[in-house]
Amino acid sequence: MNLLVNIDHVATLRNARGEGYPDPIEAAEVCEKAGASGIVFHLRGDRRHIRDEDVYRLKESVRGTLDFEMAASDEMIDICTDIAPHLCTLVPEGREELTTEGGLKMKSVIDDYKNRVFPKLKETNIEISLFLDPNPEDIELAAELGADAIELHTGTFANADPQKRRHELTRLRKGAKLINELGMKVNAGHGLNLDNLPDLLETVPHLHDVSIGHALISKSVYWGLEKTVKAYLEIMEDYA
Ligand SMILES: CC(=O)[C@@H](O)[C@H](O)COP(=O)(O)O
Ligand SMILES: NCC(=O)COP(=O)(O)O
Repeated sequence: MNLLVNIDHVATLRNARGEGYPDPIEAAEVCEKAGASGIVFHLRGDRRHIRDEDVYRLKESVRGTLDFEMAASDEMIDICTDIAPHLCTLVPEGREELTTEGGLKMKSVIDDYKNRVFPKLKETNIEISLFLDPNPEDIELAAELGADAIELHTGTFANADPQKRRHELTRLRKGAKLINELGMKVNAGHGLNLDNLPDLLETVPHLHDVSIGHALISKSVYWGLEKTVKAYLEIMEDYA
């Protein structure tokens, strides 16, 4: 099981003053030296945090897994195929959203992905992951498309009130088992933190990559990045 650190919000802080500091690429190096297996970034269409130049520098500097999160636009597909990361995670993207609000709705994208998106990405060796809610129908359509992995959206679990957390964990558990049965890698991410991660790892099987960003970067403001990454790794080692 791998920790991938999402450094989007180092770029958020960098952009606040526009003077190049803190540097997301330096943050990525610190995370990998602390033991993270790789780095995730989301190059959004509005470039609100990660910028194109960050992506090309990350390609040169990241030693572990590089996960390029993106909407399935022609623009992003062109940049992704030029960068050739290990992994491309296709996510829904809304300009007005504060952050990603849910997984892809496979019924509404399946034809476009089958006819445009996957043929372009499949010309490369980039692994294709789809960011999905733990809905069996979406997971089965993703397998039909030939996705290599599914990243389970854990935001509903992370934001659930105590009465609903168990139900959301059960959905994620069933989703992970189906993904594995269909021969795809099980990844997970969104809204995970030091408090809710143990419940997820205790309940959800077959996890390959766990992507954590906002909570980890936020905690590092108090603890420092190295100590924070190691705190997440310590939890994950208990469930390896
Ligand atoms: C797909 C997902 O849950 C996150 O990786 C996504 O990048 C969140 O977007 P922001 O980083 O802009 O909050
Ligand atoms: N895909 C999830 C991710 O990369 C990080 O999400 P978050 O921890 O910033 O919510």
